[in-house]
Order: sequence, then C-alpha cells, then structure tokens
Amino acid sequence: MAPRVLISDALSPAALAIFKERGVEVDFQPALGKDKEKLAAIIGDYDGLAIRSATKVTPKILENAKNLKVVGRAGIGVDNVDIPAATARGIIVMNTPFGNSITTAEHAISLMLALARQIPAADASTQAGKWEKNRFMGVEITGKVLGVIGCGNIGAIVADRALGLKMRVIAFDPFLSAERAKNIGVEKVELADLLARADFITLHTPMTPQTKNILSAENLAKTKKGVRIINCARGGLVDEAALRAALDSGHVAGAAFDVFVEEPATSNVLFGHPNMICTPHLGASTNEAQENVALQVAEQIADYLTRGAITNAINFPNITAEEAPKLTPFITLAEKLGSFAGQMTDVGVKKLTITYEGAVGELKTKALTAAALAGFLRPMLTDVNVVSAPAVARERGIVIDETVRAAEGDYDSLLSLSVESEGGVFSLSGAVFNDGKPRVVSISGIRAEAEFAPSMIFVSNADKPGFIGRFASLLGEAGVNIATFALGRDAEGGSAIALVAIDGGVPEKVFAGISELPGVKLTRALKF
Ligand SMILES: NC(=O)C1=CN([C@@H]2O[C@H](COP(=O)(O)OP(=O)(O)OC[C@H]3O[C@@H](n4cnc5c(N)ncnc54)[C@H](O)[C@@H]3O)[C@@H](O)[C@H]2O)C=CC1
Ligand SMILES: O=C(O)CCC(=O)C(=O)O
Repeated sequence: MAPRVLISDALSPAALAIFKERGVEVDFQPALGKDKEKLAAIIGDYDGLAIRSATKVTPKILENAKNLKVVGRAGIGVDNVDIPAATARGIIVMNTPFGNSITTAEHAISLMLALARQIPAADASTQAGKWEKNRFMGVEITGKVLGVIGCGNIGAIVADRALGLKMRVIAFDPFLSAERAKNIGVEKVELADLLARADFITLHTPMTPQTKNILSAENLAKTKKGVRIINCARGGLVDEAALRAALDSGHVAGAAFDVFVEEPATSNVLFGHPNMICTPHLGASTNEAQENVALQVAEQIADYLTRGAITNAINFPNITAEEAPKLTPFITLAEKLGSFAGQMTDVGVKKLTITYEGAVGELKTKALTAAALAGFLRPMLTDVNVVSAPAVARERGIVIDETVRAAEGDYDSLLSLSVESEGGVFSLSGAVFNDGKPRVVSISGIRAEAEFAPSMIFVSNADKPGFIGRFASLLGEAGVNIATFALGRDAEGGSAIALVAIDGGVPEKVFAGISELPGVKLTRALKF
C-alpha cells in the first residue's frame, strides 16, 4: 500500500507534485494545522506529516498518530514539534535547514533599513497626505556597527549582506570558531562587548534556555543609547516588556520584530510604539523560499517513506538512499543480535558494549547502535524502535559503549554485543553472509553459526556424551520439528551451546523438560 502523507499547513503546491511523482498518497489540508481536534481525529491515518509553523505537533496529536513515521518541517525552527515525545514514539522529525535562510536574512536586512529610515511610518504619513519631511530624520548605516547574536546560517548571510552595505560586523556566538569568523569577515566578540559597541543588533539564534531573554532588561541597559534592534529569529529572545520600557525611555531608538512570544500576535506590549516595526512572522515568506522548503521537505519525507533514506533529521543520523541498501542487512543483524541479548537478560542492565570490526565500522554505526538497542529493549518494552531506543536506554541509565576497530578474525565485518547486567556478562557476535542474511557466529565466546529463525531454543550445557541425543529425542517425542541445529563448545568436556531452530513454538512442558536434562545450565525459548 502506498504511504500516506498529510500536509496540514500552507505549503507550496510544489510539494504535492513531488509526493505524487514518488508514489506517495497526499492529502493537502492547509487549514488543518489550526484545528487541533480535527487533526488529532485524523492523524492516525497517515505515515507522514508535512508542516510549517501553524501546526503544533503536541503529545496529544502524537498519541493519536498510530501510523506516523515522520514529521517534516518545511522550514528551520522545530519548536512547534515536541521532539522528545516524537522520539519516544519512534517518529523521525526532519527540517529543511537551508531553504529559507537567504530569504530570512533578507527580511532582517530589510527591517534594518526600514528602521534606519523609518520607512513604514513615513509611508503611512505620506499616504495620509501629511508630507512630514522634517519628522523623519534617519541614520546612515555605512560605517555603523552591526552586532549579530547567533552567527549560524542566517546570521552569516546577514553579516555578508551588511558587509556589502559597508557596515562593520561583530558577532557573539559561543560556537563560532575564530577561523569561520575570519572567513565570513566578522569580528568575534563576547556578548558584553557586542552590547556596548553595536549601533544595530540583530538576533539569529534558536530559542534555548541560554538564549531566552538574551536581551533582558539588564542586557538592554548595557546597550549603546540609540541602539536599534531587529529580531527575525524567535519571540522571547528579547524581553518584550523590557524593550517597551527602553523604547519609551528613548534608550532604544527603534526595534523591528518579525517574531513574538505569543503567536499569532494579535496584541502585544510592543504594538503601537512609534519606533516599533512589526511583521507577522514573514521571515520565510517569499515564493522562492517557500518553493525551496516545500520541495525539500517533500523529497525528504518521500525518500524516508519509500527508500528508508534519512536527511536532516533532528532525532536520527542521516542515511542516504545509496547507504540505505548497504546498511539494511546490518540493521537487521544489529536488531536480531540485540533481540537475542535482550531475551537472555532479565535483570538490571548496566552497560551495553557494541563493537564494529572491519568494513561495517565504515557504515553509519550510530544507526546500527540504535537498531541493536531497539532489538535489545523490545523484549522488555513495547513501542520502542530505532528512533526512540537511544533515548529510552539513556532514560534507564544504561551505559552505551561503541567501539570501531579493524577486522581481526575470519569475517570482513563482525558486529559484537556484550551486555553487562546484575546477572553477569552475556556476549554474542554476528555477521552478514554473502547471501545477505545475518547470522549469529558466536555466543558467550563459543563459535556456533546459525541463521535467525522465528522460533529458536538456546541451551548452554556441560559438554558430556549423550546430551544431544536426549535433547533431540525430547523434542521429537513432543512432536517438535527441528529445522536447523547449531552446536559449539569451548573445549572437550568444557562448556557447550546449542542453538536450535524449530517449526512452531516450544510447548511449556517441553521447555521445562529441557531445563531438567542432565548438564543443562541455562535454556531460553527465543523469538525473532
Ligand atoms: N522569521 C522566520 O520566519 C524565520 C526564523 N528562523 C529562525 O532563525 C533562527 C536562526 O536560524 P539558522 O541561522 O538557520 O540557525 P543555525 O542553527 O544555523 O544558527 C544558529 C546559531 O545560533 C548560535 N547560538 C546557539 N546558542 C547561542 C547562544 N547562547 N548565544 C549566541 N549564539 C548562539 C549557534 O551557534 C548557531 O551558530 C532560528 O531560531 C530559526 O528558527 C529561521 C527561518 C525563518
Ligand atoms: O514557515 C514559516 O513561515 C516560518 C519559518 C520559520 O520560522 C523557520 O523556518 O524557523
């Protein structure tokens, strides 16, 4: 059945064509994002959801999203998606990090120029027939200092355009390297320096606990008198009430905001001030940017739903369409080894060590580790998948150790798992054979090669004559058909293992009988 995607925001129709071309069924309901109840009622029917900023992907929506595999944000900020809740449900969240950056940077520059020359107020006055030539004295921007707070994609484009306008650009961004600052022609400064020196301040950070109210009353007081402030990033980076007071006192000469603490902003403490310019979150609103992000999000969602490729996911590593087929057998192997280890573990888990030997170490090991964790946790928890497993393991205090090393043994690629629990250590290794099928190749350090089968019995026993015969007869007498039988031992008369694939399940009585066979140390019925 073709995957189904719902577009619940005003996305460019360009997205529809992409989905259709890629064999994805699509429902375009651009007003639905604003109707939480209706969205919650129908979201269960879809595999993918494409949004802009009006749709709020809340835990309540996600609870109803029984089939949802991916949320794609046609834009940058994903603060309208509850990422932890989506991750916990195994839903990939993607954005389109570059498609609207130029457009948003241009909006910031437009607002800066509009502020410098009071264009909106001058326009209103002129069209009202007032011709107030003396009222609108502006400031020149050439030679002025622009302080950029947050110099990532958009901040760097704003800096580039401002340098073209002959401004001097200083930037505060703790994650901006000195080399990158040099390359883009900005002076990297501390926040206090920026506040003291900037004639214009423009904000381009995400909203985080560190950036919330980064322009607080205290920091606004440290700015140069007559500073002008532009916010095209997120409402709440500037304390709105404190800014209103600073505008009223004349300390801040003007401000231009595209974003507000509460959106849609139909009333706001900043509204009505003569030196305030406001736009309704228009940063990304150009035909070019909307076409870019719509095409990109549709490609990304379709790629994931039809080919397993992951691009620009916030909560999972990227996997290209070329990598996906190479990775798939190892994902299966990692999941099966994890599941085997999970079914062998019934006491508190302390640590999981995953070792990649040889060529497999060059693949996306983060994705493989996530698959192994999902397999491992699934016997203990329902509803865990490769997206949610790392977060679930972290939540449970399980230490994850990932090691990559060169091939040492007989396999080009070997994946090993070792579980340290209150009951001791259990380890196993596996490989993908030339037929593309994953096999377990050793258990607790004992070599035994076996394909995974839906129903298996694992036995660890003392290597004594007669055990195999008794074990096989017990199964035979109970009418349990053996499909494959793998054996191994560490030394003659030492420890031995048997991994047996059977047709159908293991009756409870048979299982109890195996446990009672002489020499049996441990037995488990396994399902894959
Ligand atoms: N108004 C609109 O319509 C649009 C708004 N945006 C918003 O613009 C903002 C920037 O987007 P991008 O440049 O694409 O993001 P980005 O991730 O490329 O850049 C953000 C920068 O902020 C820096 N940063 C993080 N914490 C910081 C801190 N405590 N102090 C100073 N800098 C810090 C990061 O190091 C990074 O360089 C985002 O909030 C995004 O949601 C993006 C597109 C459209
Ligand atoms: O989709 C929009 O209009 C808003 C864009 C935005 O804020 C973002 O991409 O972060």
